[in-house]
Amino acid sequence: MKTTAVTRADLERSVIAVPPLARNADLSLNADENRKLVRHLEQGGVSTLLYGGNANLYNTGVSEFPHLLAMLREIAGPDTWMIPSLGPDYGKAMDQAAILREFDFPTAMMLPMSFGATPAGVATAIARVAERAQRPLTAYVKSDNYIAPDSLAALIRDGVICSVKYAVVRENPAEDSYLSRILDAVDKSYVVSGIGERPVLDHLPKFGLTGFTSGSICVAPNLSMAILRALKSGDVARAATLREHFLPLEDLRDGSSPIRVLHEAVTLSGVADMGPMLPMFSNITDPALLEQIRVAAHTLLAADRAFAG
Ligand SMILES: N[C@@H](CC=O)C(=O)O
Repeated sequence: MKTTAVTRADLERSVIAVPPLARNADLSLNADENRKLVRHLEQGGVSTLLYGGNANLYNTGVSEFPHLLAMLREIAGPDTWMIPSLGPDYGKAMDQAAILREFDFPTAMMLPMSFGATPAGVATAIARVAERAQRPLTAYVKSDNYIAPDSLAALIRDGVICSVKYAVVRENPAEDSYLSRILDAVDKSYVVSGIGERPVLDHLPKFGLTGFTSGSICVAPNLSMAILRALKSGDVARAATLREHFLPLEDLRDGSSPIRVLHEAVTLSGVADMGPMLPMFSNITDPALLEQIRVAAHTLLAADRAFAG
């Protein structure tokens, strides 16, 4: 596992995969199936994995955290960069930060609070958690004005934050005044697009963000990595063509629940068995929706294999 400090090259090298987390029937961690998914991503050229929302870390207990970190450390390939997540609430994040200190992950992401937070309080929380973890954190900006752009800039200047996952969903991602204000304050090399393949044709060419995160990459790593390469080389038309492969699954995710649909898509594609979802989430049980997910996941995986040759 990569254990060195985070650099711009790290952020640019790979799409940041955001995988679901495999569990056994008793909800314990399933190392074998998680390893299978990690290998699938690594074989498709992915070198960065972020375990956060899609892994349902919002709902994991502090007592499981050391086991999760040990498993991620163990299943990562030699050069793979694993990013676990903390929080979302301050108390849980502080408890997890003390545990994180015992491990050599270069950073962890602070999950966003959807209720019970102010922009100034979020900035203070990130600073205190990073201090306790003794390493820089990755900030996750998921709602409008979650944190003030100047606060983000100060946290970056002080070495408290090493990257920002920007994931505010817009009807038209090309028009985003909050993102523009963040980029007025913060060097864009620190900011990655955090909403999958859909907004990247705007987020990278127009705003100059450094890379992007993806859940559906867990099915089709070769195609998602090819989108990143196309955007980096300025070939937006090719990126748009490649992105078409993802839209049927992304439509199902956005039409129902991005996290739950991805969980089932990875299982139904045959890549790895994700098993039961940890409460407060629950697995999808509607047979018609499961069949739609199965078809979309199989089609995407087949396209990925054909592309890889
Ligand atoms: N939410 C996006 C990117 C990950 O954070 C996805 O799941 O595709």
